[in-house]
Amino acid sequence: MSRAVLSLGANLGDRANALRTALTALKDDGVLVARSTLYETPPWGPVEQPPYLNAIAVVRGDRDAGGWLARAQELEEAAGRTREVRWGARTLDVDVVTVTRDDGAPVISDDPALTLPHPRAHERAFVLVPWATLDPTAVLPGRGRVPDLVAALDPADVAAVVRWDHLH
Ligand SMILES: Nc1ncnc2c1ncn2[C@@H]1O[C@H](COP(=O)(O)OP(=O)(O)OP(=O)(O)O)[C@@H](O)[C@H]1O
Ligand SMILES: Nc1nc2c(c(=O)[nH]1)N=C(CO)CN2
Repeated sequence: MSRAVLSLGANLGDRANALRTALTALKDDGVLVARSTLYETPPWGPVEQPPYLNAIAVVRGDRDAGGWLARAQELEEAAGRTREVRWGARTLDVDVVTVTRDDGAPVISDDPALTLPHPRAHERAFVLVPWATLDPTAVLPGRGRVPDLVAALDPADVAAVVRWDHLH
């Protein structure tokens, strides 16, 4: 058994449907512990593309880190994700942010096929803001407390992450 924090993002097609379908699938798996609301976020990175909807899911179940990545990739494929440009637009992207064993130890890996914690999570407002709101006690191993990482971001980047559900 382990616990994982997953980051879900979509910026093509029916974005909310893609996120809700993936979250429902995790619930149906019996692994969903908690999920954030949906947030609209400006695209991060060098590629010009439409805004994203993002969410965070906390899951716990009988999988190891590779098992969570495999499930994440199945969810992407179920949403019709095609492989395109790195950091480019997609119907659904599911990243594994952290994995924690039941004894509390974080899984640390520099394998390019599964790097943990996710090497760019600490600089992504679209990950940190929903995560800190969902779990103010969360820690990103090697980086610190998630609310402190939010406080270290550019305030304009934090303000640009906007709750979406209650607007729609
Ligand atoms: N923590 C991780 N979560 C998800 N995929 C990972 C992780 N670490 C490494 N990978 C690898 O990254 C590849 C996914 O690349 P992808 O094209 O989705 O990157 P991206 O989502 O554009 O960029 P980013 O990883 O910065 O979010 C996968 O094939 C996977 O093996
Ligand atoms: N706001 C936001 N920007 C991104 C996202 C994402 O999920 N949200 N995913 C990306 C894929 O690497 C690249 N940029």
